[in-house]
Amino acid sequence: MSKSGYQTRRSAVHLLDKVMGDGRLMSDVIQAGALQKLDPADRARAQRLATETLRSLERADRLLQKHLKKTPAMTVQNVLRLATVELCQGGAAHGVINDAVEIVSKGKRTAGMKGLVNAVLRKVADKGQEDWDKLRVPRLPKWLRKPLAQAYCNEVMLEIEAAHFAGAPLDLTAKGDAAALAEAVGGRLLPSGSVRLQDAGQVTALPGFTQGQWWVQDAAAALPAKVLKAQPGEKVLDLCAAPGGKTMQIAAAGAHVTAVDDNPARMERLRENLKRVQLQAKVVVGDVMAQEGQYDAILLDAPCSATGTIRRHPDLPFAKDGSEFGDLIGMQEVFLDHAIGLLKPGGRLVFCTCSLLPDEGEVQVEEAVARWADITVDRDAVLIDGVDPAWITEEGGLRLRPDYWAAQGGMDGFYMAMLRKGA
Ligand SMILES: C[S@@+](CC[C@H](N)C(=O)[O-])C[C@H]1O[C@@H](n2cnc3c(N)ncnc32)[C@H](O)[C@@H]1O
Repeated sequence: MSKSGYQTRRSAVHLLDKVMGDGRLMSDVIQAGALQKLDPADRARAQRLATETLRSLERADRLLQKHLKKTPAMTVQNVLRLATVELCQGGAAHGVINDAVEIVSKGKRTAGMKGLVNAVLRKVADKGQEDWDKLRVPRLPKWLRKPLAQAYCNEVMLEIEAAHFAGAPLDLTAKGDAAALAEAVGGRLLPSGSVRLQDAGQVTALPGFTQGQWWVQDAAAALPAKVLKAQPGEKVLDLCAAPGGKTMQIAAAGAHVTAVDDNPARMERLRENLKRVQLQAKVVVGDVMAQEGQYDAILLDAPCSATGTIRRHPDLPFAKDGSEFGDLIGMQEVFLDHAIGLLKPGGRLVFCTCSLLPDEGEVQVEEAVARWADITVDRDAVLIDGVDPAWITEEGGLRLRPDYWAAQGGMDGFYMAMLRKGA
């Protein structure tokens, strides 16, 4: 940690307070300027520290329980959690403990706890690392574990949780030749055509970034556009498009793509992304439900619980409680019906969500097919390079889970299906 370690750790504690206390997603807190005062390297470190702490939160709490008679106030608790995770992952005790004590002593309401923080962390530094590895892999909170265990089974849940704990590598999608990109960045070419880097370091410093030769996109998130297989000259609608990972894939295939999303800030990122990779799309900041016209192909990446991305975003299970999932499921159904209405006869539509919940995937497709007499599921369309036929579901969609490709570093949870409209 640099000289600015104190500021970095204090900012990481602030992120934890916002997630655990206010139920805010870390990305929203950061976008609102929480790390603005830090330089880019410390900003990345603060985010990494908070992310690691959330990923290991259950372990930290179990270890700390032994040394605490009662639970301290949230900020003190988060200081202890952050320091415990650092200490147990090999952080230098002197710096970690000093900064933790300083953070607590500078707060009016927490200053009285500095003796306790110092004493507890010294004990953790003594023997914590030894105990750490004996602790179980952190589990998801009950509100989320229950529906997922029902959808899969307890054994699979343990594998999914192991994948969450392992975190995620960095995957890139090549604008052109993926094998050449793998060689240029020293990555591994995955069976689906994405390029994977285990320890990427600073993304913008990787070869080909400035030249726009690739973009960051999880291997699972890259599959819906591969399933859609846009053709040169086709008229394609990308609904819920920002920040544009799938738009860029469709544009790179040579199709005329219209990208729609109602979030202006995210659409600004889409524009910047398109500019960097020198690809064209018609950009529409607007509501899905306001779209009109007829398209050869549509990709609908509907807003969802994002429960497939927990290995990258371990804040999600703590910031959320599932109360908004019902609304999201309702919205997906309405968006899907509207999108089907925009398909030309004989057209095709990929519906996808980065969710692990069948209600946001398999069930949506089953119900859409029941509502629309001229819509069928094309099960062969999802059997593309890298896809194991065992991942294809009863209704003909593709279910991806974080524990798949475990030996290669896993993948995000995702669901997708190709729907075809009768000619
Ligand atoms: C899963 S993200 C899309 C990711 C994107 N397809 C990609 O590959 O980069 C879902 C998107 O839906 C957008 N969204 C939510 N409600 C919307 C609406 N009513 N109309 C248009 N876009 C909406 C959100 O702004 C968000 O960007």
